[in-house]
Amino acid sequence: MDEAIEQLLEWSTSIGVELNGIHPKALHGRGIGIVATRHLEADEVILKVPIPALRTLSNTPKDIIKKLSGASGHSILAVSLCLDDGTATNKWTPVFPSRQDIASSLPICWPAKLRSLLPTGAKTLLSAQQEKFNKDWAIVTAAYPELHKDDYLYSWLLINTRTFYYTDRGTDKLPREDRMALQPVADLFNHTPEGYCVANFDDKFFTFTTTRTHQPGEEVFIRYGPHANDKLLVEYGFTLPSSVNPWDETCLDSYICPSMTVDQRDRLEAVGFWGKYMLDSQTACYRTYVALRMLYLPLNKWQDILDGTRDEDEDSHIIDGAMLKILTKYDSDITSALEQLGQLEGSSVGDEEMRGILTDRWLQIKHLVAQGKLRLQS
Ligand SMILES: C[S@@+](CC[C@H](N)C(=O)[O-])C[C@H]1O[C@@H](n2cnc3c(N)ncnc32)[C@H](O)[C@@H]1O
Repeated sequence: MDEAIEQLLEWSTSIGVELNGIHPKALHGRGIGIVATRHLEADEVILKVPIPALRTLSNTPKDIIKKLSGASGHSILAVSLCLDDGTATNKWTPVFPSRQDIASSLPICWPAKLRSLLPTGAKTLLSAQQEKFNKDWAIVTAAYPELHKDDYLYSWLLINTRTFYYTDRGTDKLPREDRMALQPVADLFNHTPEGYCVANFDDKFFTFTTTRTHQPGEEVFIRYGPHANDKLLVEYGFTLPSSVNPWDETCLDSYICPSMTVDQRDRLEAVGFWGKYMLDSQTACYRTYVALRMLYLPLNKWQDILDGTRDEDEDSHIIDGAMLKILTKYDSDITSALEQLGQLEGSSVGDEEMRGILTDRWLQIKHLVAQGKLRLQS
């Protein structure tokens, strides 16, 4: 890998990429990342990538764009990567994660049994991702019947996990999600929720700047977004310990929605409070409380609290009791999911990495639920 990194740097320097006080390095459990090679101050520009070095829709071969008329920007970049004979990227792609890395880490590639053991929030994200992929693939396979689905999926996932939001005159009319760009070296930054470098672009460069000091050897991160672990898992193939990810949360829909009558659901939908009931490390969201009040209070009280004419604390003992029951049931379901995963240990269902990632995710959720229960019991 060291040789591939050196070749990437030699090539990227030749096309104008400037590194300042940083170097890519293979890191345990995180593929390649970027580390400081000296003390870095806050507000230092550590990487500049010239705009022509980016792979965007604007410099994708026109014949591909023409053949894929109506396809998403994501799928056009993926096809272009798939069809690349290496002339543009032969110094770049050797540092990409292997097919095996991608297949082990991203749930879309996991066997159905493991996907069925994902938490609800991750399942919802995964089915949206699968739908997006299927839609893209239908257009791509019609235009390029010779492409293999597995090759395309690999490229599609590389684009999904490695691109930056970027817009220029060629893409500024496109929907936001189509304004994607792959950029060498910058695609090696790993994600952290806090203490990250910021990325900006103008018409000449993509520029990465520190926001705090770094010691020599310390990893330098960017932030992919304020993402909970279900999102990081489905879109990027990793999760962070609960203590490190303040954005983590878990979805309570499967414990609340099925108990609603059609009328209750209609009423919640009418006020925009149907579904997306989330629990984070501090509290359950406001939506959750609106839904629980619908389930456990008379309708007039529910309406009064919503209108602000009744103090919500008056009924908090009922709602807290209901919440505790939900979290207790969730906790026992987590234990059973972990037991099922334990029984798969050493089996041929998926590989150790997949099962490990999934186990970690359930343990993080167990922690969120335990914190929630503790708050209610104290
Ligand atoms: C933009 S790439 C970053 C470079 C990547 N590590 C590599 O080797 O090419 C995004 C991928 O890096 C990995 N990654 C990013 N941040 C991570 C983190 N904090 N912990 C573990 N893996 C991370 C995930 O596999 C993710 O899909």
